[in-house]
Amino acid sequence: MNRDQQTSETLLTATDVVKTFDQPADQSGGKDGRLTVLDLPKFTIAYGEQVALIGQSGGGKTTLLHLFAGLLVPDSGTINIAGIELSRLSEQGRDRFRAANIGYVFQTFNLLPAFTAIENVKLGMSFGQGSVDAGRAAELLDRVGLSERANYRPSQLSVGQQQRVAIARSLAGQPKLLLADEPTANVDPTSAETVLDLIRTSCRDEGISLLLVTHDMNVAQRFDRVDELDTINRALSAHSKQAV
Ligand SMILES: Nc1ncnc2c1ncn2[C@@H]1O[C@H](COP(=O)(O)OP(=O)(O)OP(=O)(O)O)[C@@H](O)[C@H]1O
Repeated sequence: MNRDQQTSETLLTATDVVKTFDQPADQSGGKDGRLTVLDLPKFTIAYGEQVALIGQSGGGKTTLLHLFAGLLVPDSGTINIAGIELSRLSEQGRDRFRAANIGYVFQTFNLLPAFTAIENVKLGMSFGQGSVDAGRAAELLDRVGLSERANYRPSQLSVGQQQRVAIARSLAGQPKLLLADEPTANVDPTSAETVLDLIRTSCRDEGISLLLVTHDMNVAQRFDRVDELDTINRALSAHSKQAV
């Protein structure tokens, strides 16, 4: 499949996805002590597409990424990624699916402190498809401009460098979809630019779809598609009505 064909086809389809959480009894606005955080009629991402997701704090953006990564399961509705219906998978099956198909970049990087940069990248590989490829790990570190820091531990790297290692790790398993949760929030403005460029260019070069959560309109406006969760999430209008 070439890239032109890929962009016209859908990688991810979420339909009628509802997610609720237990709430302390006195704070619950919903039924049975549960708060509906997400109620999403339809959400799709095409192969190769890059989407910025914006929305108010507490609006459910991280929850949505966790659902797409199979870290959480919806109360109802379906999430189909690359032809696989996530709700049909066991927890173990979702772990395997995530390792083979999903890359995740966290706001706080989540590198393992005892391991060097290159070892952190290789760990991303050992969870993904197939065996550890030392050559690819080195290539990925080179791509993010850190070949000379391969043997440094996270504590010996700057904050921006740590996020670049995390990006290399997220690409290590050759995912189909990269989920990035506020990846530029904890780095200085210059590093933020580098981090964003690296994520976008790497996804484009490797044919990876990207869903990136941000509060920063300077970041969002670089994307052709910007989705506002507050607009597409029916749960939020329900909260607003309850709050009146
Ligand atoms: N495990 C949980 N148990 C109970 N409530 C939860 C849980 N996880 C999230 N929530 C609630 O779900 C709502 C959405 O949280 P989420 O982290 O998805 O928001 P967000 O849009 O990513 O926010 P922010 O932009 O501030 O990071 C919040 O009101 C939060 O309190």
